[in-house]
Amino acid sequence: MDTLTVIKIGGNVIDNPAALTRFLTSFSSIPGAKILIHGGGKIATQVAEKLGIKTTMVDGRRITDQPMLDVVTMVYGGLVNKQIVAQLQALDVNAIGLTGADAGTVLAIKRPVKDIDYGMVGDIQEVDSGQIQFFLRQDLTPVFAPITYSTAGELLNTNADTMASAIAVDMAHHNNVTLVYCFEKKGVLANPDDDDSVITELNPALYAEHKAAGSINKGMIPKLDNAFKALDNGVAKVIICHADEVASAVQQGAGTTLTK
Ligand SMILES: Nc1ncnc2c1ncn2[C@@H]1O[C@H](COP(=O)(O)OP(=O)(O)O)[C@@H](O)[C@H]1O
Ligand SMILES: CC(=O)N[C@@H](CCC(=O)OP(=O)(O)O)C(=O)O
Repeated sequence: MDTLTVIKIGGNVIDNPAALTRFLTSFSSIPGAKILIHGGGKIATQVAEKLGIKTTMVDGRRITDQPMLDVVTMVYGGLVNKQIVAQLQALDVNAIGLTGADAGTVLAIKRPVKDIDYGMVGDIQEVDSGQIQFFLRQDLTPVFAPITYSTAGELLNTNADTMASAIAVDMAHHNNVTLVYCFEKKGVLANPDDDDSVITELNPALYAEHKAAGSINKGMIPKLDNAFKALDNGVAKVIICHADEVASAVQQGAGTTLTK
């Protein structure tokens, strides 16, 4: 099986042009086939505010009414995606920018209303890994924005961590997949106030302990839930690391590695 690196980059890095360029430079140096999934939640919130549209997040997920869907489609599928693709081209990576609607790569269903109506938020149903393989065989590097589509022809807003996990799991049918979540800290921290307290190996029991103690909280909880799900469903390796360290994390090891 060929190796494949699936990398997710988060909104705090994308929001910082110098940090984004450092990340993309490191990303471009990783040998072999790779896929990038980007977030951009912070920029979407800023653009929405400029347009007088209020942001509401519930459990780390954006309530997405039609005006907000227009904003996230423009910001993730347009601005952020194309800026990343252009920078990768300049770094000699032949990137192709995609949403999940493009080439039918990531199909979702509008999240059913239970206690909360999330609006136009998508839960992923199917990844067309054969189609993604086709891009990789053309030596293209797919760069996914966190937008999916439904059989009804809707665009849907989908959390980027979840999208990365779902793509990695489906690609694991064809490849030996390493999934890397990159953000602005050195890894999962034992003490969120101490940037050097990186947990080098995290298993589900240790995760549960830190969660109960409150030392793993907020956005790190859904990120780790997605990360462990990938590990349980065929992804060979999952790493959480600083965006600057992505190449060394993949090649030598850095940040936090998840274990079963
Ligand atoms: N133990 C922890 N170690 C590292 N980060 C943590 C921890 N607990 C909570 N966090 C928070 O989780 C955030 C990452 O989740 P999130 O904001 O969803 O990231 P991204 O947008 O990059 O995907 C970090 O910025 C940090 O504030
Ligand atoms: C449904 C939902 O919440 N979608 C996310 C998609 C972007 C994202 O996940 O961006 P980060 O990785 O930068 O947080 C949102 O709109 O915020």
